[in-house]
Amino acid sequence: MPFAAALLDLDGTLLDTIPDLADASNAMLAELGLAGLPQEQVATYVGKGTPNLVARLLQARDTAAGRADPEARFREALASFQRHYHQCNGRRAILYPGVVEGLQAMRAQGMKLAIVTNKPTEFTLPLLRLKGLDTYFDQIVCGDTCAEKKPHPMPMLHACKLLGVQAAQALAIGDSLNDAQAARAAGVRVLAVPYGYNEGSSVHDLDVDAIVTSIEDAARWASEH
Ligand SMILES: O=C(O)COP(=O)(O)O
Ligand SMILES: [Mg+2]
Repeated sequence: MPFAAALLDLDGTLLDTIPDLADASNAMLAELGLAGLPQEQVATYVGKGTPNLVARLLQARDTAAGRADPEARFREALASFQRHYHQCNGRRAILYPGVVEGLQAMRAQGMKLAIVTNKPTEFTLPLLRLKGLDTYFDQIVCGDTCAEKKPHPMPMLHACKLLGVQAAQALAIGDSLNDAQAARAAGVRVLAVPYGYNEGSSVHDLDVDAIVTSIEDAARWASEH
């Protein structure tokens, strides 16, 4: 039976968002009086959502022992990151090659399309609009849509329900262990792209059905399975 739907990850799969995420990260660190981090290091902290990214940035830089109120420090850092990311979100982000072709091909194959991202809604919707991707998707599930984020299966299952398809008829496409684990736990088949951010690990170690070179290649794989 052909796939009825594709569940697409956003950061590291459709868009290279690291330049903007690194700019916002370093603006936040500077505001807190902390040294910046190279883009490649920030990339290894992306994948489990914005609060997790901020917590890892603080862990890397905010070593002041015995800080009186670490919770207040975290809230300050998160608010600063959010303010800066709203300013630079989409400014330097670029579409990976084959994304538009792949989305068009999947639509032409009759597949429904959903975004399943850990990025919060407040950043996801303007980013999709800015990059001209908003018209391709029937549903958008963000990091704050469900009670749990990927690697929990809940966002994948929620997307299937919104699309009106069974998990077994859906195909997830992502760049990280968060996508692979969420899909496996949801009973959704899953492809990985090798060009994204897998928290610093190789995609070749992921439990996925195949590694594809692009979204266009994923559309081809879907039409053949
Ligand atoms: O916001 C993140 O941490 C990652 O987002 P993604 O799920 O689209 O890769
Ligand atoms: Mg990703």
